[in-house]
Amino acid sequence: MKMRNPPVNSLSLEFLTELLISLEKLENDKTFRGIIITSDCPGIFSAGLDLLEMYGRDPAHCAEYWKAVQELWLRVYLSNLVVIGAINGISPAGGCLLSLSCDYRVLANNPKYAIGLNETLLGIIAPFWFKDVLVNTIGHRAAERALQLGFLFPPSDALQVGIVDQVVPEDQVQSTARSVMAQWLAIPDHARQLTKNLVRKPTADRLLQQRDADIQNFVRFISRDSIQKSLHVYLEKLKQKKG
Ligand SMILES: CCCCC/C=C\C/C=C\C/C=C/C(=O)SCCNC(=O)CCNC(=O)[C@H](O)C(C)(C)COP(=O)(O)OP(=O)(O)OC[C@H]1O[C@@H](n2cnc3c(N)ncnc32)[C@H](O)[C@@H]1OP(=O)(O)O
Repeated sequence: MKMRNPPVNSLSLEFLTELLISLEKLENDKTFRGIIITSDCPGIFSAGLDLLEMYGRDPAHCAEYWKAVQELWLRVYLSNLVVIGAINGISPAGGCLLSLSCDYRVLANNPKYAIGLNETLLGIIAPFWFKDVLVNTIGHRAAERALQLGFLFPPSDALQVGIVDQVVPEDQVQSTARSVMAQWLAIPDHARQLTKNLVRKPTADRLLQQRDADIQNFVRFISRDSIQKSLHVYLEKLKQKKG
């Protein structure tokens, strides 16, 4: 699955909906046993959640958006398919969550391709289920530092901390992802799927048990004047970077 939402594969409501529909189709087609998620935008896996879906929007829109974010995460995280991330670009915040929700992550060895939950740098916070997935992946201590400081790990650090499973030369990302897929597909589906569910269900259940409350918390938080100001400043910084 090649993500194509130029210029930066930001996860807008429309793009999330497209991804959800595509995933659902693949899940329902029994001829598919695995997917490799990668990007069609040069140098960018995904710029994460679309800031314009959270900035200057009314509460109803923010609630609809957050529901779609939850939905995509649950679908990828709990997918019965083998999901491999072929991460061929930078993947901050929501892009990192998407990567972390794969069963295996292969990152291209380019110092620009940083990965991490950088929410604090935007003046916002990573929701508890983003945090849970990071803690599950790199452990409590590494996650508490990474989250507070908004670390974006370059490939060598990403491998060391375990946020990705493999770092390979850029031209080998897709072929490596395909070899990894072959290894994973050698395992009988039912045994692998039940095991995946056993490991991941408690984390997903934490959100499933309070989805509506999570939406309300998000809407309340994102609608605060101080948070809207932080988003404004961050968006202005992105604009000014262009010069
Ligand atoms: C108590 C209860 C709490 C509940 C929880 C509450 C809140 C938390 C909520 C959400 C969590 C947030 C998750 C996220 O994912 S936030 C997004 C994080 N993403 C980033 O920080 C990346 C920002 N982008 C960049 O750093 C760069 O754009 C890039 C990806 C490195 C690419 O750089 P490049 O130089 O190639 O491109 P530009 O910077 O010029 O960008 C082109 C164009 O795209 C716009 N853009 C970039 N990123 C985003 C984005 N994430 N959303 C929307 N738009 C984006 C950028 O502004 C440019 O637009 P322009 O119009 O100027 O062309």
